[in-house]
Amino acid sequence: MSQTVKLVLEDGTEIEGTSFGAFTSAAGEVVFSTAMTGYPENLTDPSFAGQILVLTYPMVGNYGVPGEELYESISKIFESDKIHIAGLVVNYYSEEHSHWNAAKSLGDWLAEYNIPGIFGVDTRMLTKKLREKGAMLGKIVAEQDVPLHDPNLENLVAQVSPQGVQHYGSGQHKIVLVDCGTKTNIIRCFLERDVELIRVPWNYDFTTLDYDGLFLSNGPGDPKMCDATIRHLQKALQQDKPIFGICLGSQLMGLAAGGDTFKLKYGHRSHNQPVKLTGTQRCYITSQNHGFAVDTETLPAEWTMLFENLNDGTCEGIKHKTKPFFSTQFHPEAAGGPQDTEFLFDQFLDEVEKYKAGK
Ligand SMILES: NC(=O)CC[C@H](N)C(=O)O
Repeated sequence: MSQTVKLVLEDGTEIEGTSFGAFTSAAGEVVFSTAMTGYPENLTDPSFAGQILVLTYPMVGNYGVPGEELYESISKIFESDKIHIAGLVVNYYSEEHSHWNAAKSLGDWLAEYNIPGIFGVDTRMLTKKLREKGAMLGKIVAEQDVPLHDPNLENLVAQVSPQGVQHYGSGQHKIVLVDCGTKTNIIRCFLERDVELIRVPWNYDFTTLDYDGLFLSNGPGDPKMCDATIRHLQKALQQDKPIFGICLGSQLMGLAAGGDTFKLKYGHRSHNQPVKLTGTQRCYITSQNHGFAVDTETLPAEWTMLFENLNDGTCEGIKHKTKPFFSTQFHPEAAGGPQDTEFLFDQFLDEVEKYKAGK
């Protein structure tokens, strides 16, 4: 039986559609992604916490959702252990799915986590609105109305970061991963290399640990909420041990360095964002999911922009001019999206090797 629900935006827009997933109401920030595939990865990416996700690809759900498999005690398939989006908005939902490793439908999967979906929405019209006016607060309303609320005013990182310290793998290089909501493919990327990984909570004082390199993960919300991480990072920046940050990790590096971050009008969420490596004409096509960026103008003199977004000129990564500290605003670990920049994990570990050789 199909049930009607509506999507309501803070500008007063109301769009009727049909419910799938959980028949319940939810509020959040409405953002869009133009990626054509990858909903199992996107929905479990902790960086989407608090957000109602609009997928512009018109037909969604036709390959279902894979079953869970584990790799070194983490998920082999998903980017975390649950769905993090607040709600899902699509044009056409394929109730019938077919794929060799599908275990369930997208609707059943959403329902399992009590997340509402709405389909039958003109997602092209909706996306144009979000591009013109910027990302907006909104809600999916089933029977009970709910108030609008801005997830960026909360410390979402504290909600998705783990409680304790975990160790993974064995290898030559001891890397501390500050988990502000890490995607599991970052862990997989490290474990495929010569690394022993120590995964710590966002507010853990990692400066007391013995390690060779520091990694700062992606994560949800406004980077300025991560005061404890920024404080610890400021101490690490005084030393010479290599540091690599991805997405939120890049923003935290910018803030700890003394720079500022700002909210983009509607963010970058897709699998085909072009970025240029500073000082070259080399362009990489990257996977992205962010709503904030580092303001390059505010960076102190010893820092510089490492990558630039070729669509809007915003900062896609920074680096220290003399120390082995660098970051990307995009996702070299992909999942989903292109894997063209995964070599950055090797470059980071090369820096770690150099640092250890010079010690
Ligand atoms: N994927 C991420 O790490 C996103 C970082 C931050 N929450 C943003 O939206 O910009």
